[in-house]
Amino acid sequence: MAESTVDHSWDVIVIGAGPVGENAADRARKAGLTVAIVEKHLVGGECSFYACSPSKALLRPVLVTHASQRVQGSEGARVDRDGVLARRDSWIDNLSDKGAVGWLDSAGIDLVRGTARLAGERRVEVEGRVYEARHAVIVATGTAPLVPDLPGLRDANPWTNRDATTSPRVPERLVVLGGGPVACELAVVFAAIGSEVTIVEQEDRLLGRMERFAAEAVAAGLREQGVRIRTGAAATKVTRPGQGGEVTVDLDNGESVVADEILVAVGRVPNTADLGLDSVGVATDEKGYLPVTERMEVKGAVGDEPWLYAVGDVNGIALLTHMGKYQGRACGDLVGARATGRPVDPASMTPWAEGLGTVQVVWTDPEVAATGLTEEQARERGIRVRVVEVPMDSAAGSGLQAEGYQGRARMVVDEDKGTMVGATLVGQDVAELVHPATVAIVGEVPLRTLWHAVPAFPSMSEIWLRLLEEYGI
Ligand SMILES: Cc1cc2nc3c(=O)[nH]c(=O)nc-3n(C[C@H](O)[C@H](O)[C@H](O)COP(=O)(O)OP(=O)(O)OC[C@H]3O[C@@H](n4cnc5c(N)ncnc54)[C@H](O)[C@@H]3O)c2cc1C
Ligand SMILES: NC(=O)c1ccc[n+]([C@@H]2O[C@H](COP(=O)([O-])OP(=O)(O)OC[C@H]3O[C@@H](n4cnc5c(N)ncnc54)[C@H](O)[C@@H]3O)[C@@H](O)[C@H]2O)c1
Repeated sequence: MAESTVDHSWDVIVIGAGPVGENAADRARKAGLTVAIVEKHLVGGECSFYACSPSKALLRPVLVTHASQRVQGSEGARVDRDGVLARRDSWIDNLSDKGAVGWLDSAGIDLVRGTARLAGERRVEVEGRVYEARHAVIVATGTAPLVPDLPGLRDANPWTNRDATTSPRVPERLVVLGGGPVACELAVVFAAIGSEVTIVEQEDRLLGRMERFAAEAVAAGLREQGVRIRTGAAATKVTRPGQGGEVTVDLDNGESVVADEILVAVGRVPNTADLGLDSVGVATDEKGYLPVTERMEVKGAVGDEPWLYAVGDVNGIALLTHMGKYQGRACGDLVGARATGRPVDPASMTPWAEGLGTVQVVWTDPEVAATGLTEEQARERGIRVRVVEVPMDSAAGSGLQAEGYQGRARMVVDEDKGTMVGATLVGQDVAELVHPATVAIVGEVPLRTLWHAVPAFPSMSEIWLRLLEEYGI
């Protein structure tokens, strides 16, 4: 493409202003490069407006109410439906991205509004204008909800995460397709604010990527909260005769579920269609994700030097904000170093810790906080594994946190190295307990050294001491 056709040039162009694109852009800018970020909808992305932030804003009042009801002397808290929805509206700023745009401005990152496509090496086209990236293009376009090809489903105009996290309406009966984190978290919310919720999951369990005992505890909690769970049941047909009217989901076991709204939460599809990948010689994998090297360089891109990168959900490595942001930071630093001729430091400019497994918290009641590898993943990697488990109430702090505290902690140990490679905690308020385990895993801290990291009494952190004692230290 001739230089004269270029409308503007920056050192770096980031496509997609979700949390991951923002982080990559920020690090490249901090390296002294000029940076533009292209966004077709809201700066802040799916995470800020339709996913992490609204779902957690909705969940917090519910979880804190449940928690207070478990503490003698503080009974009487109740969920205020309108207050819950108002808190959500405030967190998503009524779908205004003014705050995030202000941040881009303060960070010195230029915003280009519109839908971007690649248009050859180092070229990005946005609504008919062609821009040049002198050094790098970073794709951070994220994912969209997957709506499967189920007879009648699309015609039923189902809710996706976008509707469920922004709706001012609370359906009387809600059927949720899928039993992953989206389904479980939103089931907690809607059950608490007045819906009769049914989850339909085709596998024999919820939360398929987590330890089975954790999924079972979440299922038991959901049932206690009034949620009906149909596992091992695949939907075969959806019928909704009137727009917005009653919806019926037929299952392959002959049963059917009738509801007033249907939420589809069966996973994601990457936003890579119509991204102009042909123009740069790139093919996606069979699910549509962008294949990348360990340095987030898109495989197969034309050109002699690396210039095209993909970070966050769109590369399919880990569909989690924090893991994507980690990739984004490393990628922004790498692009900055390469562009300015500074040495490339693999220890900080490669997101190598992903290889140790991801950390994830699911904010159900009970919560699940997991880091590193599950027992199964560790065995699959050929690690000589020992699994240690203790009840959460073996830490005195748990009993003080809630009367009759229920929960379980599991540590997965690499017996050859004498280090922790994974941990899963299930129980109320475990989300903030998991980070020390991530530090121990990433730092490969020997269990014998961890024994000297003394947890305060009577905190729930003593669970780490109980696990080490159970191991035999
Ligand atoms: C209901 C729900 C709850 C979740 N909760 C959590 C949680 O608690 N913790 C967690 O870690 N993860 C959570 N996730 C996952 C998390 O939302 C994603 O991992 C995260 O949003 C990925 O960030 P991203 O920047 O890669 O993509 P996104 O947030 O999807 O942002 C991509 C951006 O790119 C823009 N874009 C796309 N194509 C183009 C184009 N061609 N041109 C210009 N712009 C474009 C989009 O408009 C969007 O703004 C949740 C997901 C869901 C659905
Ligand atoms: N707290 C968090 O960290 C958090 C919260 C929400 C979402 N997320 C992330 O967002 C991503 C998307 O989450 P998700 O829950 O949509 O997807 P998921 O892939 O994690 O789970 C989808 C579930 O739907 C089931 N399923 C698939 N097709 C089905 C069908 N036709 N009928 C019934 N069940 C079906 C699958 O077996 C699976 O259990 C995940 O990677 C998740 O980790 C994270």
